[in-house]
Amino acid sequence: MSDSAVLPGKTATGAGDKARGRIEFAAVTKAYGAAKAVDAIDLKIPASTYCCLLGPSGCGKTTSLRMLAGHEIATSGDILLDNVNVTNFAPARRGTAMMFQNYALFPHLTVEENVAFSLKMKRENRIERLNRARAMLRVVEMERFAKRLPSQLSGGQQQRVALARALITQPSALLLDEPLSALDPFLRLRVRGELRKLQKSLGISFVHVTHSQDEALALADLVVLMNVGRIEQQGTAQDVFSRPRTAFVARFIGGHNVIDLGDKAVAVRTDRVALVRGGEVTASSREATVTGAEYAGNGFSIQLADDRGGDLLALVPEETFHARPFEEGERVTVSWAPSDAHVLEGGAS
Ligand SMILES: Nc1ncnc2c1ncn2[C@@H]1O[C@H](COP(=O)(O)OP(=O)(O)OP(=O)(O)O)[C@@H](O)[C@H]1O
Repeated sequence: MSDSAVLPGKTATGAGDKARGRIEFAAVTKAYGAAKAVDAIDLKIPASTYCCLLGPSGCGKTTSLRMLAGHEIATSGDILLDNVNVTNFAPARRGTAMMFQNYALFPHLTVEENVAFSLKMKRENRIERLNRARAMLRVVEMERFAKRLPSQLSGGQQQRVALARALITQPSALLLDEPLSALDPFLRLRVRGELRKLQKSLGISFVHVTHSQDEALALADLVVLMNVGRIEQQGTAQDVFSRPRTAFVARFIGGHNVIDLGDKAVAVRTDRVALVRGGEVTASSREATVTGAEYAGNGFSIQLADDRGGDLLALVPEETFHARPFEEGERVTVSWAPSDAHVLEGGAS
């Protein structure tokens, strides 16, 4: 996709001028009967931010996105976009655009007609709307497919058209619900990089719902991890990964052991624990039995049953493993540097 995209119709005179998409959720709740799908969330997303809403199924990600889009109305609280309270605005008046999981292209319309569709609804004349659609297709590098029908495109190409169709309304925030889930793993990586570049060059905010930790860590300036309708932790990808606030975050983000030390629980990254045969047991180590070993691409993942009833994982470099593989049933000492043990709020559960 184009590296220096400017939304057609907008002139970018400098990063400061074009940065749009400051979003705020202030004590926003969505209740369905007695159940709260979203429970009093507070969230500030700075302008021109790539934000990923992450979390397990049913945690309230999509409901939050739909409230931002105006497809659901908040039960209480306020939603602001670029300092305007849009809580009760109709979707078309908010300055947001939504790209759906299945792209939802009209099968009987050509690519350019799909992209121009919302302008037709606004009664812009045909020449003007097709010109703008062409310009938008140029941004996503799909101009040469303008006359095709969606059925004549690959999944990745359909996705670009859906992006162009969403962006033609010149939103301050683009909302994406699981945008990569229909793509094969190779294309997913490519499109992921392209989304990120597009967001940076447009200077608007993207809010992207996913349940993939990898996707969120790779893409987001701001990761928002939700759990049962609440925000469990928010921060940069590095923050959330290296300093998980709770055991839930450490487990969900992956790559960590949650170790119950009695008076407190700590998270220790799986690549920061060492395995030794016959080592000494200290406050920062556990005796354990190897229960399995799997090749993990960046090393071997050794599964362990610790003597106090917990499960542990250790990521061991390939050379170390090959020099003397850990066998199932083998007794080892698992140790970590106290500085790598990150204390968790609320214990191990
Ligand atoms: N229209 C509705 N009526 C009643 N309950 C709903 C409605 N929409 C969502 N919910 C409930 O609200 C909770 C949050 O749903 P939501 O779709 O926001 O979750 P999610 O995190 O996006 O999950 P997933 O990853 O599975 O899409 C769920 O328990 C869901 O069953």
